[in-house]
Amino acid sequence: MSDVTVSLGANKYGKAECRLVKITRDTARHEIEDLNVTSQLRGARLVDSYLTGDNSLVVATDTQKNTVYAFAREHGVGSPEELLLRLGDHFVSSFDWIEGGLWQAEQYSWDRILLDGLEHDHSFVRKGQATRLATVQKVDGETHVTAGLKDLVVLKSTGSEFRGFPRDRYTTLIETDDRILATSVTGRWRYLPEAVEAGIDFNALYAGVSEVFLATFASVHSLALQQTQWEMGKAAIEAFPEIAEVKFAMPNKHHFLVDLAPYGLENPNEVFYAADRPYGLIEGTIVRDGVAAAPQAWTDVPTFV
Ligand SMILES: O=c1[nH]c(=O)c2[nH]c(=O)[nH]c2[nH]1
Repeated sequence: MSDVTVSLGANKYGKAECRLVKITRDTARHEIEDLNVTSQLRGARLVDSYLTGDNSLVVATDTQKNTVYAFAREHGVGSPEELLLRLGDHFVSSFDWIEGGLWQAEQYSWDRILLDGLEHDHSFVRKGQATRLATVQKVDGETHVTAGLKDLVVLKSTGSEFRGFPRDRYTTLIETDDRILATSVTGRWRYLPEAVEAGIDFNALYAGVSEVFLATFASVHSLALQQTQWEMGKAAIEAFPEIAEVKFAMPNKHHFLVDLAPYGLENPNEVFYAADRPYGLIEGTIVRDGVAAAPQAWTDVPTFV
């Protein structure tokens, strides 16, 4: 007989990636909300579903999925954060053994197709810009809301340098005072619990933070992607009192100047090779001074740092 013993560690379960498209069609001018929603539940008493296959407390993942669609019909979406808060409250209040969970959403944006210069009522084209992110975390009786974005691809063709780094026998990188800076921003920010309690216009905040990120990227003269990232997070926290902290992951999408000398040509920062890998990976958290840290808000949230 083996004397090895094992026990069950952290767990949660639910339905991942419920693709939800909600059309609001009260008038001829339709509205579209396009989301990818994941619902997962936690609770100490769920342990038996893992250990013995006792399903008596398992709110089926199929039920969780159905609830997502039913809630879209019954309550609308409004914002991904509000949808997730409704789902979280529902599961925790309807089933007394469900202690918490993690609800996540991505939202894809659409523009109206222009027809003869006019916005079409019910034909849309997917926006190439960022995917919106939202999470609601319920843990230990507390509710945490984060918002964010991913795949916000930005580039500046000047106004970026990288100099002054240490050199050793393996360093070949040439210092530059004029390079391309490009990245695909993943950023998530946590709302102060008291601001969530008081009521947040999540859609307005999302638009505002996205705008601040872009404006800061454009206006800051970059000494390194690290410094640009810091300035972006700092600007968002300064602009919006609802935000407690911002986390970023930014790949440095390197653009290497192509040597055109073999063809008898100069290359005054005009022709670049856009490498896809390897890439620098710059991650950081920017925190408002004086706010309580909330590591639980980030449990199992797929990010970084
Ligand atoms: O903005 C940058 N940060 C770095 O840390 C780094 N390292 C590197 O090789 N290039 C760059 N660029």
